[in-house]
Amino acid sequence: MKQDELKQAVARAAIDYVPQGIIGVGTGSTANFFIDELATIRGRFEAAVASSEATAQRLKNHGIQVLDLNSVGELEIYVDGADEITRHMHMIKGGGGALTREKIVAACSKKFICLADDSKLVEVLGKFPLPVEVIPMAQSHVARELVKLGGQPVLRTGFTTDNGNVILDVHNLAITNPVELEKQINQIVGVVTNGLFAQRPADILLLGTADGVKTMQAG
Ligand SMILES: O=C[C@H](O)[C@H](O)[C@H](O)COP(=O)(O)O
Repeated sequence: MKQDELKQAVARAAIDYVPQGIIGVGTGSTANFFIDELATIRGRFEAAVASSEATAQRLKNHGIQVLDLNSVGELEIYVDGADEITRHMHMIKGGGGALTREKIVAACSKKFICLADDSKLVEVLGKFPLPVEVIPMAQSHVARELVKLGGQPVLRTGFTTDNGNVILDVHNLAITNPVELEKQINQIVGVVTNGLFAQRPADILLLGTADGVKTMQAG
């Protein structure tokens, strides 16, 4: 099965989790499939909160109302993809550069439902370079600190986040303790946040495989 077909299958499966109220919606190609599925059930839920400008635009294009996070209470669910995910539901996210807003919307949601094709399921995180969102003037400082942690930071050239910042993609990190590393990187002055979602892992993983969609939880 092609990767896009797997993404579409998990996006369709996620519709079963959509509550009547307001949904947090992630960013990326898998989230886009989910948005397109949401469009088919418009009217069965109230509105959405978007984790990026791109997602907000796609939702609006489908006629789905997009609300400001500050105007709503806690969300029932947040649905998003990942670049890598482990059986413990720890993730690397931010391949599309939306990590900070994604982390914020996820933090405001009771349940994180991760959608992924089976190429994203890994034993240990870190083959995918870890995105770190950085205030532009702190770029060199943060890069030096990331080298001290054993990584090789590479500036994502020509890319600015929705928040006006830059991304350093950190290669070759040995991510043996994702919870600690997430905290450690976030303590570097100038870092907005990093793409490790370990302190707040996913609750449910809908994994697209050639044998169908598997539902997994932390274990
Ligand atoms: O910033 C982007 C997000 O974290 C995405 O959820 C992640 O990169 C996965 O994207 P895709 O579904 O396109 O593989």
